[in-house]
Amino acid sequence: MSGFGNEFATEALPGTLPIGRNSPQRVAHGLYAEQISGTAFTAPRGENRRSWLYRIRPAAMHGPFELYEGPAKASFHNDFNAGPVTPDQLRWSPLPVPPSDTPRDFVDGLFTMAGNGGPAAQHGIGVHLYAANRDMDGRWFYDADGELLIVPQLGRLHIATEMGVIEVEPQEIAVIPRGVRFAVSLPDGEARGYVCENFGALLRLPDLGPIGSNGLANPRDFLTPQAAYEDREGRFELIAKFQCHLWRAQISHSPLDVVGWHGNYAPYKYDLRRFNTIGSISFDHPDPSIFLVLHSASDTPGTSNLDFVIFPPRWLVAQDTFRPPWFHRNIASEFMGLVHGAYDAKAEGFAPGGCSLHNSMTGHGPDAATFEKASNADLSKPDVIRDTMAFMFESRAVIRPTAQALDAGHRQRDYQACWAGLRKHFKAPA
Ligand SMILES: O=C(O)Cc1cc(O)ccc1O
Ligand SMILES: [Fe+2]
Repeated sequence: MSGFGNEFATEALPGTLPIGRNSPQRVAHGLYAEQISGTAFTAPRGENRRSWLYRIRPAAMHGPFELYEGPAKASFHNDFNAGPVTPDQLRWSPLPVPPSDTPRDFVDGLFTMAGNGGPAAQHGIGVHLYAANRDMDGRWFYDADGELLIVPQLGRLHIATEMGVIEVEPQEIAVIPRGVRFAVSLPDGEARGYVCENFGALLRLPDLGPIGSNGLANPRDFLTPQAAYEDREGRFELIAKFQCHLWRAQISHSPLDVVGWHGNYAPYKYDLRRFNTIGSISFDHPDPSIFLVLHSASDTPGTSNLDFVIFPPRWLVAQDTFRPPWFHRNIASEFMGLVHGAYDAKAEGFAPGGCSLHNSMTGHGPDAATFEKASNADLSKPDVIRDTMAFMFESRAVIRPTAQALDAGHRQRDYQACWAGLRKHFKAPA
C-alpha cells in the first residue's frame, strides 16, 4: 500500500475489519481486537500514530521474560561508553559475515557500533551493524526501545511482521515501528547492513520549504505491507529489547497472527533509488541537508535527533566550485555508511559495508587524492556520479562509539593518514 503514514486498512480474510468501530463486542472470525499506539494518545492529530490489530491471540500471551543469554547479549546493547569519547576521526572496514559454522540470525548478528541518549530519556539513537547467515526460525523479535531503520548492504531481507511482509534489498530501506514483532529470513543465505535504532520522535518526511510540494523522497514511494498472518503453534521464542537489555520468553504460537489491521502505525519500505536528488545548478556544493530522506525531530525546531541522509547518483555541474564535499566541522555528529559503489569525498578506504564516524567539531572532508583531483578537474564539463549509494545517520548529540567498536578488528587504525598527504600550497605574496 502506497503512501507515507497513511491511514491504511487491510485484511487477509474478507470481512475481518469491523466497520464504523474499532472494538465490537465480538470480532469477526473469532479474532481479538488490540490497539498498538506509537505516540501519546493525545499527540496532535498530524503526529498521532496508532493501529488496530485483529488477531488470533492477543500480544499478552507468552511466558515470563528472562534475560536473554544468546550471542547478541554481548554485542547488541546501548552501552555507549559513558567515559571520555575520542574526538578522533574513526573508520571501519566492513564487518565480516560470520563463517557458516558460526550460526547468526538477524538478532544474534547485531553489533552495536555507537549511539547517544537512550530509551529511558526517549531521545538519541543506537547505531548497529548486522551480519547474519541464518533465518530467524521459530523466534520473533520486537524492540520496545525504538523504531528500527534497517539499511541492507549485502543480501536481501524477508521481514515477516505482525502487519505483513516486507522484502528489501540493498539500496532499499525498511522501518519497523517500536514494539512491532517480526522475524527476518535471508533469501540469499547471508546478509549484512546497518540499523539505526531511533529512541526519539518517530521518523517522518521533512518539510520541503521553498523546494515546493514535490521532491526528495516522495510520499507515494513509501510502501506498507498488506495484512498476512500465520496460524502456527509450537515451542517458540519471543525476544524483546526493553530498556537496553534483551529478554526472552517462551511463546507457543506465532505472534504474526494478525488477520487484518487498520491505522497509521505500521512498517514500511522505501527504495532509495527513487529519491529525487536536488543540487546546485550554479555554484557551490550545498549543505547535505538537501539529501534528507527522513528525520526524527527533537525539541528544538530544525535540530534533529536523527537525520537520515543519502548521497545517491547525481550530476555535478557547479561552476568555479570544488565539487566534492568540502572540508568542514559541524555541530552535528555524523555516522556514515556505504551501501554501494564509491563515495565522492573518499578515493580509497571507504568500502561498501564500511562506516565512519566524525563527531561534533571534528575536522574532516575529502582525502588527499580527492582534493588533488577535484582541484584540477575540468569544470567546463558536467561530471556524473553513477552507481553509488552512501548514507549518513546524523544526530544533534555526539555519537559515542562503543568499546567493542573501538577495539574491533575491522577498525582502520590508520584512517587519519588519508589527510596526511594534503600538501601546503600557501605562498605569501612577495
Ligand atoms: O562526507 C561527509 O562528511 C558528509 C557530508 C557531505 C556533504 O556533501 C557535505 C557535508 C557533509 O558532512
Ligand atoms: Fe561531514
